[in-house]
Amino acid sequence: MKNLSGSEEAKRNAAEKACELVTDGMVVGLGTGSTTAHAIKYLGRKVVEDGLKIKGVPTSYASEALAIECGIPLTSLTESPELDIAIDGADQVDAALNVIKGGGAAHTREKIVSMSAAKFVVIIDDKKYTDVLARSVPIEVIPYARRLVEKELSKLGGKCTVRSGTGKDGPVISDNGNMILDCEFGRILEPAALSVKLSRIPGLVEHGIFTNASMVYIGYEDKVEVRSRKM
Ligand SMILES: O=C(CO)[C@H](O)[C@H](O)COP(=O)(O)O
Repeated sequence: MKNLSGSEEAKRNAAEKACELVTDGMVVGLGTGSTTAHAIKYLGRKVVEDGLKIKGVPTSYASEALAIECGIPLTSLTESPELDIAIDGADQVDAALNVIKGGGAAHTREKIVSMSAAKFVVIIDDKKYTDVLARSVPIEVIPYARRLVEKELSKLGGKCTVRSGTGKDGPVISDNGNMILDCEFGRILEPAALSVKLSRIPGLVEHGIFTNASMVYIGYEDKVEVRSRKM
């Protein structure tokens, strides 16, 4: 489902600028994906070289492994249920800072972590910023409920495909042991309303529409723009 990615430089610029919000003593949600990887590596350097004292809560096996490799001490949501900040990438962000996530199939844990944080900071490159969300929405589904979920999504106008793996035949299985559907809704003019409808479907574990971003850092090759949610 990954595409539309900008340059590594643009991703790195957004990630490193957002990391300036992280200070001593913070518990930090660590998202998943190639943009967040720049943030994890940057924070790791700050921990190892400058003695920054933070603890990270990873959102996937991948970000856990990278954080350990980079020297970031980890904690869990059980031990640290209230995070100071969560930093994470996204697949698309609209002008009102609604977000589609889940290109890496990690959106369930990412949403839990982002909702546990006082501040949810999204980092993207410029190619992902748009007026209106119009990408397929990743949907994590308990395999037992797949047919019901597909039927309910189709009633909402969605067209679903089961996400297939690479390096493995058959469906992608999430870190939680579930399947991922990618569901096309065309232009999503009312993301918050769609989010509520999706959340009501039994067996649908979590969907990739996030309406809780506090700030979005948009990276370009030579600058970073910061947008804050209007309260
Ligand atoms: O939501 C995500 C993973 O579930 C990622 O944050 C999103 O797919 C962006 O990834 P990348 O920075 O590699 O483009």
